[in-house]
This record gives sequence, structure tokens and C-alpha cells, in this order.
Amino acid sequence: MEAMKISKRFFAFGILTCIAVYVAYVKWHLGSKPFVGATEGVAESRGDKLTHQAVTTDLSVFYGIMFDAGSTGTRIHIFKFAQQPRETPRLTHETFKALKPGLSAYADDVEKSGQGIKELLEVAKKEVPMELWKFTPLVLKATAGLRLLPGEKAQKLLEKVKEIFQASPFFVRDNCVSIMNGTDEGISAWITINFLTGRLDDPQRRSVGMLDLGGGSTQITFLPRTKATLQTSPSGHTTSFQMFNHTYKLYSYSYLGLGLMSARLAILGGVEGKPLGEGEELISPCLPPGFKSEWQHAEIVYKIKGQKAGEPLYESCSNKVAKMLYKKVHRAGEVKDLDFYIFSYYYDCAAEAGLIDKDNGGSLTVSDFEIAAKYVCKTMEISPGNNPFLCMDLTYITFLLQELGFPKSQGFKLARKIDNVETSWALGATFHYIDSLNRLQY
Ligand SMILES: O=c1[nH]cnc2c1ncn2[C@@H]1O[C@H](COP(=O)(O)OP(=O)(O)O)[C@@H](O)[C@H]1O
Ligand SMILES: [Ca+2]
Repeated sequence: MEAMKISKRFFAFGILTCIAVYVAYVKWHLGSKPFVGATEGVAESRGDKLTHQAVTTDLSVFYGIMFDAGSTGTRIHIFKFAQQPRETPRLTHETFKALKPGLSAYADDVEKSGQGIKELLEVAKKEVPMELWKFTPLVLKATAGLRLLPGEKAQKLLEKVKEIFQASPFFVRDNCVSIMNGTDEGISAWITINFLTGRLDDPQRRSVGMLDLGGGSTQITFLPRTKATLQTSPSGHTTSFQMFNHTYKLYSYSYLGLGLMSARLAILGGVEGKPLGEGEELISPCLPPGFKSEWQHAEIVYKIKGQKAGEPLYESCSNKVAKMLYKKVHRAGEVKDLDFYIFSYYYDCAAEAGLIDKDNGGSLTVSDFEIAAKYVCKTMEISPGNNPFLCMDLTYITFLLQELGFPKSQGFKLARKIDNVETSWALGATFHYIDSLNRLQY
């Protein structure tokens, strides 16, 4: 994939060259402090008294700020990198803060969308030393929520964010605010998980695949080991980029509309962006029998209702979910032989069902999700409990994983953080953004 090409220089010679060139570029672009200025700034802020000679051999510290404008929330990731001269920089810290709802919830009140962005920018101002603000790239990438909005509405929201970014003291370029395509989202998350588990700089270690279940879309990304996987993949399901003197050909696909919230709406029988008519309600075999409520999704409130008691809930719900997913997902045969990490709502639902510890994550099989789904659905036949969607959500996950090609015995790793860094696409996308600044120079 063109947009994700990561130069050999970047990975083979380490991120060192990239950061050095990037800072040189910033210096050239802003016509401000020399390269060592950034280093001096940090040294000053630590209270060190350094000579010029010492400064050039001392630790440099750099930051990158990535906003994840997801369909259910907006999050800021502030990454701090430390770098010794001629060595590969290390990711030393991440600051993370999340706000709800997502940007797309402000489609009809664009002015209001700015408040949350400004609030998160204040976190960045506290975290990044003032003297590094103008060297620190600031980027926002939006995912399914904005992809699902009419283009004009999405553009207005992005323009508002850009206005705020341009008025901020951070380093912004013309492309600092955008809607990310689903393949880039998958690849960025794949880079993150393989970087955080130490696999990116060690070609001897087998890479891991990743599954992300967002609110609006869901991604699967892995490095196939057999040619057959690439040859039999539908068009648009494979992509390539260069790293460690290798060309990596990844399988990566994002299913728009199959994120958990969009899937709920489809299972309920609703249509994205279309309110119900007067007196209409959505009746579902996945909700507790006799249950009646309202559910808000993408700023629309739907009247929802369970069916009358009858067939066991899990059976009736699984029929509905299977119909909803019918022929929507490509089954990649090889996935059963690979290790996968699973993120986002896979994690949240597993934690909510008590399958994993909500802070420490764990390991689960498809069968674990299925057993939990059967159990939760059964208990809902008697009482709706705290989360009337849990039977539907767990059933959906059980079927989605199998549609993607995973057998019931397949095990998955669930980790919200690795080494205190969020396992999201944001880190991989930050590497890519910094690399794009590098490529600009040449
Ligand atoms: O950086 C993160 N850390 C932890 N959880 C995250 C992060 N980013 C997204 N999530 C999880 O993703 C899910 C929502 O997906 P999101 O709002 O990103 O939808 P989208 O990816 O379809 O646009 C929630 O389960 C939320 O907890
Ligand atoms: Ca997401």
C-alpha cells in the first residue's frame, strides 16, 4: 500500500536517522532553533547545566501527539521518545486520555465539537515541555464514525479541528487532520502490537496478527506465511510495505459497519443514519424477552424491544446474527495457524462478561466467548441484568470470529496495554507520520 510505505532507512538504520532528519526538517521549515536547540531545551527543563559539547552527546527527547477520533470517543496519545546519538530512539512514555462521545456525535453542532479537542490539547501542553511545543507534530486521524457520516458533515468537523490545531503552539502541517482509511488503521495497529512485543526489530520472531473491534468498523491484519493466502485473497485485502530490508505483504481488511455498535443496529434491523418512523420499534431475538427501552446510536434514539419468551435466547439470537453476517466476511484459511491479539470491544466485552481481568487482560478461545454467550443469554431469559446487550454482543463476537476463519479452539491474547502503552493503532500511525516527514526531506 502506497500510503504506508515505510522506508528501509527508517527501520534498517533505526529510527535515529528519521528523527534527526525530521528535526532538521522542522528547523528548516520553521526557520527557528538549530537541531541541538531541542536537546538543549530538554536539558534546561531537567535543570542540567550542559556545555554545547555535552549537549550534542546527551540524551534527546522528542514527542509526537496523535488524536484518535473514534466512532465512540476521542482520545489523545502523547508519545515521548528518548534517543542517544547514533542509537535507535526508545519509546519511553505514553500519556493517554479519552473523552466521550466521538466527534461524529457533533455532526449537527460543529462549534461544540471543539471543546473536547481543546480540553485534550491542554493535557498535551502540560505533558510536553514548552520549548518543544513547536517541534512536536500534532495529528488527528478519524475512523469509522466519520467514515459513516455524509462527506460534507465530516469535512466540517475536520475543518473545525484543523482550525484549533493551527491556533495551537504545536507543529502542524496541512495534512494534520484526516479520515484514515481502514487498511491504514489495521496496518498501524499491526505495527504497534509487533513493536510493543519486540517483534519488529527481530525478524527471527514470528509476527502476531491483530483483530480490532471498534464501534463502527472492525479490522483483521496479519502477515501470511503461505503464498496461497495472498493468492486467494479478494482484491483490496492485501497490502505491502518495506521494513528491515524486507517487503512485508500483509493481509489487512477493515469491515465498515461491522464494528460492535453498527452491528447492534444491523442485528436490531435498523439502518445507519435513518430514524424510526412514528410508533415504530425494533424488536430483536437477541434482547431479553419482554424487555423494552431506548437505545441511542450515532445521535439517533431507537425504541427497542425483546421478543416474547419462547425459543431459548441464544438459539434465536444466533440465527439472527448468522443471517446478518451471511457472506459479509472473508474467511482467511491461514489465520488458524497464527497467534492473534484482539483489541477494543473484544476486550471490553470479555471484561464485562468476567472472562478476563479488566486491567490485566488475559487469554481466551472462541469457545470461551461462546460459553459466556450461552450463559449470559440463558440468565437474560430470567432477568435483563445490567447490560441488556451482553447476550447480543457475545453472540456476535462468537460468530464474527468464526466467520473470519477461527476455529472454536483458537486462542487469543487480550491486552489493553503493553509496557504501559495503549495497544491501539495510534503508535504505529505516529511512526508512519514521522517517517512521512522524513520522506519529505528527500
Ligand atoms: O487507545 C485505546 N485504548 C483503549 N481502548 C480503546 C482505545 N481506542 C479504542 N478503544 C476501544 O475501542 C472501542 C471503541 O471503538 P472506536 O470508538 O475507536 O470505534 P471505531 O474504531 O470503529 O471508530 C471501545 O471498546 C474502546 O474502549
Ligand atoms: Ca478504534
